[in-house]
Amino acid sequence: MFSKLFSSKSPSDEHSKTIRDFYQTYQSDIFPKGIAAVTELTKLSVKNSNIVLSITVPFPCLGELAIFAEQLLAKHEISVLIDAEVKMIKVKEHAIEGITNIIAISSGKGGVGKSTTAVNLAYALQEEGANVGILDADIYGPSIPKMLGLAGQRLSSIDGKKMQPLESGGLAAMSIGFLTDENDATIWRGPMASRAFGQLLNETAWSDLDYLIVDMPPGTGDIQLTLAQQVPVAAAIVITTPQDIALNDAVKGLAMFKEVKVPVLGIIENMSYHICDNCGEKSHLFGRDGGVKISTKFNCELLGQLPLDISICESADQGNSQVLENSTGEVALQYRRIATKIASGLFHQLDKRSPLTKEILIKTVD
Ligand SMILES: Nc1ncnc2c1ncn2[C@@H]1O[C@H](COP(=O)(O)OP(=O)(O)OP(=O)(O)O)[C@@H](O)[C@H]1O
Repeated sequence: MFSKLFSSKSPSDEHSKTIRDFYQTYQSDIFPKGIAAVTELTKLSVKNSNIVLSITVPFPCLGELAIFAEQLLAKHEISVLIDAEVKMIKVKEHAIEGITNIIAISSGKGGVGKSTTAVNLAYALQEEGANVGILDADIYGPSIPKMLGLAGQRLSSIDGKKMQPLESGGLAAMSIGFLTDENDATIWRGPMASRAFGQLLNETAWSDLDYLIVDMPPGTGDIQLTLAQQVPVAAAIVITTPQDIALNDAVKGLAMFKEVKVPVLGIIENMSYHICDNCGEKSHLFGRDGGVKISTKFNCELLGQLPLDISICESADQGNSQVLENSTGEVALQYRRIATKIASGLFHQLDKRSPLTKEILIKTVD
């Protein structure tokens, strides 16, 4: 049987049928209408004695495709390698060159871990197969340069017109912190700050990004409102911690995006719980399930609950990230799971416009 399977360039009919049937029925929270509804199985082939399943996906989801392969092996004892091509779709029309979709990461108040989460999600989307950039809009306290290990670096331009983004671990990065000394930006007034931000967004030579992650300034004041209007954001994510005060501010964040008609894909509860290193006990230092409550009350998905974890803090302080350090570690997998939910949520938001969805032609018959 194996010689039959591996001597040719394509798997046996029996294996092909099993794989195709499995593909037709596979469903998960990332593929709520089934994987076959939004992806395209373009080829089944055999390469170096391995069955290769070539698939085109409309959003990055390599982790989920690995689960697909694991389940195929577990249920049918067929092992496949997956060759995925991510073909992204623009969710919101805009004229910024080199970027497909822009996602804003915001928080109702400072210090909840917005920038840390933005950096880890950017790396997580990259691990899932996307090309990602990050734009630090936190004009009053740009922390992205330090978190990416790029503090003190300056920008350059190749054509004398647009600035080249800096690069860290494969991420394209831009921040007001690359243009000013650390304390300068804090004295900027609103209009100056939003003008500077507009320049960073529009006058950077972004190249082939599937996602630009925008780390918004914390809060819901005028400057945040202006930025949310100024940027052609496809969707926003609100970061909160479980304390009442942070939750109240997160609700204001939801209201702000509603006002500027930017869809919120969900809430992430950061520093949600802590696992004791010694006894493994889970404790809820800042309260419990606040994110669950507001997500239910405001009908907004709770994308994930991240632990208060010293390794998250240490990585950020050292100009690194949990996902970059070990993309299969427990915390990194949580970020990757959230990143895939965001990618899937953004895509399914315009499901009806998906080019992979067959159009139904309705004709009137006399
Ligand atoms: N899940 C976490 N576990 C442990 N430490 C964390 C976690 N998330 C963030 N931190 C730490 O909390 C501090 C604040 O994080 P961060 O700068 O990301 O917050 P922020 O919301 O962006 O703040 P601001 O907008 O005011 O700059 C940092 O020292 C960061 O390393």
